Amino acid sequence: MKVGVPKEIKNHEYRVGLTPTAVRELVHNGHDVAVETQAGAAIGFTDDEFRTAGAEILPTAEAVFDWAEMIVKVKEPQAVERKMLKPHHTLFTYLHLAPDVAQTRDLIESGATCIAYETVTDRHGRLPLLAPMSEVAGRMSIQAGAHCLEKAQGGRGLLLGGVPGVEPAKVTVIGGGVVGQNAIAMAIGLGAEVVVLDKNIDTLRALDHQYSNRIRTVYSTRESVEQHVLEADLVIGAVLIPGAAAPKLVTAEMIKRMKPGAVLVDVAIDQGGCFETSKATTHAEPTYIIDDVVHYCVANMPGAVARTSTMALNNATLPFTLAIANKGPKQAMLDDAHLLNGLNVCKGKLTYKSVAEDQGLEFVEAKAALEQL
Ligand SMILES: NC(=O)C1=CN([C@@H]2O[C@H](COP(=O)(O)OP(=O)(O)OC[C@H]3O[C@@H](n4cnc5c(N)ncnc54)[C@H](O)[C@@H]3O)[C@@H](O)[C@H]2O)C=CC1
Ligand SMILES: CC(=O)C(=O)O
Ligand SMILES: [Mg+2]
Repeated sequence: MKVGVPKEIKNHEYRVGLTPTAVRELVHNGHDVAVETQAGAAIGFTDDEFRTAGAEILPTAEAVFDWAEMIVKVKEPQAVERKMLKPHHTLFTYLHLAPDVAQTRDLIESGATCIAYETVTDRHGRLPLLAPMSEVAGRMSIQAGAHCLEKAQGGRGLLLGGVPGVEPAKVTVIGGGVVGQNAIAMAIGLGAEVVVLDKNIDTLRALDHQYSNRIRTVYSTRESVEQHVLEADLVIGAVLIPGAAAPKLVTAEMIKRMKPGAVLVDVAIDQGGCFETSKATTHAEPTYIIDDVVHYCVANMPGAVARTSTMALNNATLPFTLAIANKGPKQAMLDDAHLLNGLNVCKGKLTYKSVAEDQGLEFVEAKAALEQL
């Protein structure tokens, strides 16, 4: 198969869809790979390294899209990229369609086969292609939050861990999944007081077992969310209902009553965000302030540590990229129900139920849509 990798064009996005190591694996399996010039240069993956791995270097994204059958990316295709998508393309990347009406429309109109990393599943019911970036974003959320608590950033002027004789800051983590667990580990490492809320009691049980009395676990309800948001210095939004728009758990009215200089880090912003006042920001301008509360809502947090993230992402995506290339998208998805769960759009049909529900669009079962491939 002809596998193409364009350079990412989202603001401050330096990740790249394939590492030279992954290119070498594809080429070893008999595939042709083309990479846009400079696609990995910002994180030390030079055109020469890609050539050595067996890729051809092409001068523009247009050239890559024109040549390729499968496009492997990191972020959702931007408007100019969507115009280059054709019915014969298989697109393999993050999509986050639920809150993104324009992208959903364009992908349906493109006729392409669009497989979203974030809805591919595994046999434990987890999301293996989201997990590595959730690990990164969860760890970063505390780093970002600690920075935002500094006075110059509009924060309360608090050191997360306090110092001997001065109490630490209070961190409330809403959602104890992959992002939440990684945020907790970092917050504890820095000496903060930590509360985690989740609706899944098994998740709370596992966290309680892991940390015994070092953190508090709380069942998530309207009331408990309100209490622990109002008490917090730093709140991490880390909830997910797979594929669906994030629930707005923290209302604008609650945010008005938070401590002045408190900080919200809405990691769930890529699914629309779980704070009512959240709007997506970029690494160039990551924060804004509403009602004296600092909001950090960067939708591609792992892009800031792009070399680590690219390698972590490729470790997870490579087996699926190889399966699609080796078997073709149709057979690969027929053989693997977990990969099939990644199919969001196929030949003009929307094949992911919660996206269709969120946007009031017609839904077609993924398996039925595959018959058109
Ligand atoms: N902004 C960014 O750069 C990045 C954002 N993300 C996003 O972070 C979010 C979380 O991802 P993961 O941790 O991997 O998901 P996950 O599925 O591992 O964890 C989500 C948790 O939220 C919990 N939850 C659901 N409803 C809840 C409620 N009402 N109250 C409390 N908890 C609730 C679930 O029980 C689950 O434990 C996703 O939206 C994901 O796309 C992930 C990576 C990077
Ligand atoms: C998960 C995601 O959206 C990201 O890594 O940018
Ligand atoms: Mg994102």
